[in-house]
Amino acid sequence: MTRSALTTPPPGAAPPEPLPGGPAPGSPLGPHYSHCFGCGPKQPTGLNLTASTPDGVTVTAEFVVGGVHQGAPGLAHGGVLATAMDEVIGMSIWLLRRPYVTGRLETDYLRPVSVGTTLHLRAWCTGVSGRKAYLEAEGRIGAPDGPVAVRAAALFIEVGMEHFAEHGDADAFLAEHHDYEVNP
Ligand SMILES: CCCCCCCCCCCCCCCC(=O)SCCNC(=O)CCNC(=O)[C@H](O)C(C)(C)COP(=O)(O)OP(=O)(O)OC[C@H]1O[C@@H](n2cnc3c(N)ncnc32)[C@H](O)[C@@H]1OP(=O)(O)O
Repeated sequence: MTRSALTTPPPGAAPPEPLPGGPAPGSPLGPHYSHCFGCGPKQPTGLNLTASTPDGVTVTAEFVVGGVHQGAPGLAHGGVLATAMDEVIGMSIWLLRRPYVTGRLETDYLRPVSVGTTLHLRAWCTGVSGRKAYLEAEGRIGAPDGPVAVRAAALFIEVGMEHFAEHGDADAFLAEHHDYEVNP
């Protein structure tokens, strides 16, 4: 794929190890926030992605493209597909249970995606260097080994809790994550 230098890990950036005590391989991942547009079950107009991790560092999910996701008639909107990429990538770095935000997201659209398609999504981290995490994702049509329709590469930046407290609603998140520790 056409990945830029900005989303390519520098030499020496190692992929993360599974977090001790983190989700067991094969276990489903709940939503990180019930109102999240990507994964929140209380977000009726969202993507409602449900995901699992096969190994503690990779995330897989299925996204059924519906009529509400159209751009051209009968075809998925590219921005919606980018959102799905952003979400599974965000889920994969959230496996580390440290707060990151998307800094840069690059997306390649390789095949049109029809309404009714089940996209099989997968995301993984290629390296962490300081506050920067380098991640990739892909969406395959119809099966985990189906043809690739969309690929993405991203740079996520680790932030402190003050990012959410200052700019968002940290209390709303913490209300659903009583076990979350700021400095575990
Ligand atoms: C209570 C809640 C708990 C936690 C809850 C977690 C929930 C788990 C979520 C999982 C699922 C979510 C999935 C969706 C994830 C989103 O959608 S996040 C929302 C979208 N993103 C945003 O809103 C981010 C907006 N941007 C910002 O806030 C700030 O620009 C940033 C990204 C924090 C960076 O600002 P900064 O902290 O001042 O850092 P800065 O010094 O500018 O940059 C640091 C380094 O990154 C580089 N960099 C920064 N931006 C870029 C860029 N765009 N391109 C290239 N390089 C960049 C800088 O060049 C710098 O590099 P070095 O000089 O160190 O080599």
